[in-house]
Amino acid sequence: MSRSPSLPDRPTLELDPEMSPSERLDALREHYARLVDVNEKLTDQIDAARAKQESLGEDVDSLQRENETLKSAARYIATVEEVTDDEVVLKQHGNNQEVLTETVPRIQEEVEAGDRVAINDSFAIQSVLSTETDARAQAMEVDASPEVTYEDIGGLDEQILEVREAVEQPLLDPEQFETVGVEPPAGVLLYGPPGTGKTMLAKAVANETDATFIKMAGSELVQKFIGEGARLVRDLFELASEREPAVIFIDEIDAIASKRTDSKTSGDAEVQRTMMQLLSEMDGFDERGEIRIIAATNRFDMLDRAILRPGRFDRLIEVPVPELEGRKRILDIHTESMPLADDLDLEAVAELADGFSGAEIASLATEAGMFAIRDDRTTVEMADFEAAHEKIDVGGDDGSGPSIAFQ
Ligand SMILES: Nc1ncnc2c1ncn2[C@@H]1O[C@H](COP(=O)(O)OP(=O)(O)OP(=O)(O)O)[C@@H](O)[C@H]1O
Repeated sequence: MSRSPSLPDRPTLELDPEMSPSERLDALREHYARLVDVNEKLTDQIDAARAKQESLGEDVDSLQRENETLKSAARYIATVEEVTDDEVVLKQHGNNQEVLTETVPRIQEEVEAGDRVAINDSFAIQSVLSTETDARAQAMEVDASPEVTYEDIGGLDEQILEVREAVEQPLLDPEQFETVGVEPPAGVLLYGPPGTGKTMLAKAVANETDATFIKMAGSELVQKFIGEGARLVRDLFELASEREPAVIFIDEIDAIASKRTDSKTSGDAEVQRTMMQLLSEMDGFDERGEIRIIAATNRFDMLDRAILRPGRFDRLIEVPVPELEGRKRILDIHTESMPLADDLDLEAVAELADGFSGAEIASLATEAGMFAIRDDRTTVEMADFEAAHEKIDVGGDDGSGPSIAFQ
């Protein structure tokens, strides 16, 4: 910055008492001339300062306007690919376009490759996204201590045993597997119709092993977070290793691991990349420590067999719609806190619920309760369950139950 010119000294008047009147007059005239000179200089300086102030004021206005525009302008999300001395390579989400952009030093120090940032129309980085606003946070459900227990799950005793063996044991007692010299299953795949308790099983095992439950839905990866699937899968495993012991639960895995189709659309390529990332994460799994992976699907027939190879999802557990005994148990669980009429026969309700999934039995109980409330009663009767059954009607007109084909 240029320094402002120094102020002229104030002239001093020195009058000698010995001076004659004419000498005094001359001295006074000289002093007056010096004062006029200083005054002129100061006036010039004031004018210059005013002009400068005006020009600075214009700069401030223009910066303020720019700031407002930056704040209100549309912002896009991009991922930092590379950071050089004064430039950053960005990849925009959505169109995957790569751009090279200059940054101010403050941002330059803040960003590193892999960060997600908000950019404006001119690709200038506005801010670095925090984890909260990050898609990573939106794409994953993280539960440090899920509340579901095995006792909350009805009709799946065999499946619970298998899950305990394949997921719980390796987490709680990895040495046992080493001593016996067997590899625990790398991943467990739960398959069966919707609402049969697959998510509950994964949550219960996380609860039992004091592990963090981290869920990601395959369908969201391909529908909501387009262009980010592979990265989010990488983030998923990274987060799990930060939080171990952890149970990773990938719901609707068919969305990212379905059989290859012939079409070569960019959407397919993106899904392929996401699946390849998942496979490579699983293949490098040995060093990962206390992390177990569970996936779920209700489209087993659609799955790409590559994910079922040894070292990947190599333990398959079928979770079917419950049989009569299971339905009875699920009804017990979901009516536990309901005041039931003395003569209500839950066995008969379980028979009525033929073809119902666990989720449908849960809503059958809730609906029956609603009918009792509507009727201003405090106990739930058989007629309520019958009315609820009619309302839910899972199988459509023919009453044949959900018609999903399984292998
Ligand atoms: N076996 C079961 N025992 C008790 N409740 C169950 C059972 N299965 C399902 N439910 C009830 O249904 C709800 C949904 O179940 P869950 O999310 O585990 O099903 P899912 O198989 O993961 O379904 P989806 O395939 O649709 O993700 C549970 O919160 C629970 O209330």
